[in-house]
Amino acid sequence: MIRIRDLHKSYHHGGGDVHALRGVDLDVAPGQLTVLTGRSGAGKSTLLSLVAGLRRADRGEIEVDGRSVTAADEGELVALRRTTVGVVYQDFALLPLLTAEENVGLPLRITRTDPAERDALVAELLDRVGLAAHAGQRPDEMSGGQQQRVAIARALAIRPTVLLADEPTAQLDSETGAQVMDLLRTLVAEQGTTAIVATHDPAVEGYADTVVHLDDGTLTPAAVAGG
Ligand SMILES: Nc1ncnc2c1ncn2[C@@H]1O[C@H](COP(=O)(O)OP(=O)(O)OP(=O)(O)O)[C@@H](O)[C@H]1O
Repeated sequence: MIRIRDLHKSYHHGGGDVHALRGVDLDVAPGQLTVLTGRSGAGKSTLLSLVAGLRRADRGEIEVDGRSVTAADEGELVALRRTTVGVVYQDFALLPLLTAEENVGLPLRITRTDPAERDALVAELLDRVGLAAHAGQRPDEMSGGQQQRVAIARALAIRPTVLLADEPTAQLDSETGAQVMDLLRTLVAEQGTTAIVATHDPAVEGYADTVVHLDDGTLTPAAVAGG
């Protein structure tokens, strides 16, 4: 569950301020995928980074599974990212020298998960994203779509209750993007994950339970998709 109330965030640089978010309210329920649309610079990445606790809000509240992100101290934010919130990025953000299975297993090394349990979970996740046969390959030996599926498996390794994806299809052709969104939608429904996907790709809206539109720092409901 994600609950956002009256969220504000400004950036100060050069001669002026950029008021990226001006009072955003949003609720996303477990098992629901919300697609966040808006032009480049509308504040989509800013909103996701605040939910993930990677940046601090100026004002307002964010709760994830009933726990306050906005009131959390740095240690609690680290714990949040290690146990609760999984993030998928547009450029995949895989470590280039590690194989697919090593990339997926990395969050579980950080949390010192028992190695046997880790290996079993990594194998299960790679199988789930259709990459069991590619476990030993490095990112530069895989296609963009395969790399994004590795990144999704890595985000899911901590068994997150919240999944945030920032332009997950931006580097992919339309068919591969559709496969990645199909996979994300299925995983969200199966696992009861609370998901926000930021995109400027209209095709992604078809995978949403709810579409919201960010413009000039405020959020408006855009449409309810059928899929
Ligand atoms: N670290 C920063 N310092 C200063 N300004 C920033 C910073 N990050 C973002 N901004 C500004 O805040 C606004 C919102 O940016 P943000 O990246 O959240 O938008 P976005 O909707 O994700 O855009 P895109 O689709 O291009 O990624 C923009 O005007 C941007 O220039």
